[in-house]
Amino acid sequence: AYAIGNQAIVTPMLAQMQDSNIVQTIVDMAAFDNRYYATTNGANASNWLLKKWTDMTAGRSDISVAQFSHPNWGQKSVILTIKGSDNPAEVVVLGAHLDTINMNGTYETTIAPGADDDASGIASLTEALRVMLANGYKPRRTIKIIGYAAEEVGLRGSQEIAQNFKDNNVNVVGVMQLDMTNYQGSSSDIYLYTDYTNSQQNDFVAKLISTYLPTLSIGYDQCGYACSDHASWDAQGYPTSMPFEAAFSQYNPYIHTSDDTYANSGSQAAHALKFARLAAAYAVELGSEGS
Ligand SMILES: N[C@H](Cc1ccc(I)cc1)C(=O)NO
Ligand SMILES: [Zn+2]
Ligand SMILES: [Zn+2]
Repeated sequence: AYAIGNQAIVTPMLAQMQDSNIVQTIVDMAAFDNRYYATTNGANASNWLLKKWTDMTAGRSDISVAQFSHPNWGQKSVILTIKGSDNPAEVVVLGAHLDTINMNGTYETTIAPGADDDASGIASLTEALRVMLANGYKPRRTIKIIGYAAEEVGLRGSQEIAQNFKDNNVNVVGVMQLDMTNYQGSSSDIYLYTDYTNSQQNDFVAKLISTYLPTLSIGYDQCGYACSDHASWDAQGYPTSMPFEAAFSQYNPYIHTSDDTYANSGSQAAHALKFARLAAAYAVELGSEGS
């Protein structure tokens, strides 16, 4: 368990990853007035992500992309599935949320770009996906990449998905949540959160960083509450980790406002690239395990 032994696959992938691709995804998502769970823009943002991931994965018969409908609101979650080759019953989940919110209230045309919260997480995962595809990587376990709806209104999309997986006895061996990856508010590079997560998996994630991203420094912190979608999976007893952009007291001050823009993340994605690389290493190392 938690073996690191796929350097020949992972190391070249990490070298191919580019912040320019992450920038493009952030800018495209932030172009919606908002991505609120209950607006037309919010529903359209889900459809946009469905199309993006579908177009990227065309030609791979082992990959499917589908929306997960939530009965009580319009915005759908998006779930990409790479079916495992010989150990498909064991499932690795990587997630970020696609919705946004404005703290002053969010209506059809309210501006809530969510460049950092959480287009950065979707963009980091999308770049990890791109290099896995470019290298023709086929995992032994199933890998699911999820864009959650309705995180901002109580982790509601991930709660329904995690409950559904539990009800269907899905054997999720690990979950990584990326919520805010691009605002470098603190001195360390990656902060591993220790509440609502699994300490053994956190140790594995720290080892992935020291193995594959040895120049990066690691910090630890706590939210003190269920601060993102990993808590939905933790509540179902699945092991989770949440690598985060900064220490709790120093995260992006612009979130949940019209000022959560790419410019206010420093007009760069070098910070998000660290998380994209970590996500790729996590997906390949966990995904390559046989039964
Ligand atoms: N509450 C969270 C913001 C947030 C997420 C993680 C941490 I650590 C601190 C703060 C949110 O708005 N997620 O979308
Ligand atoms: Zn938020
Ligand atoms: Zn968020």
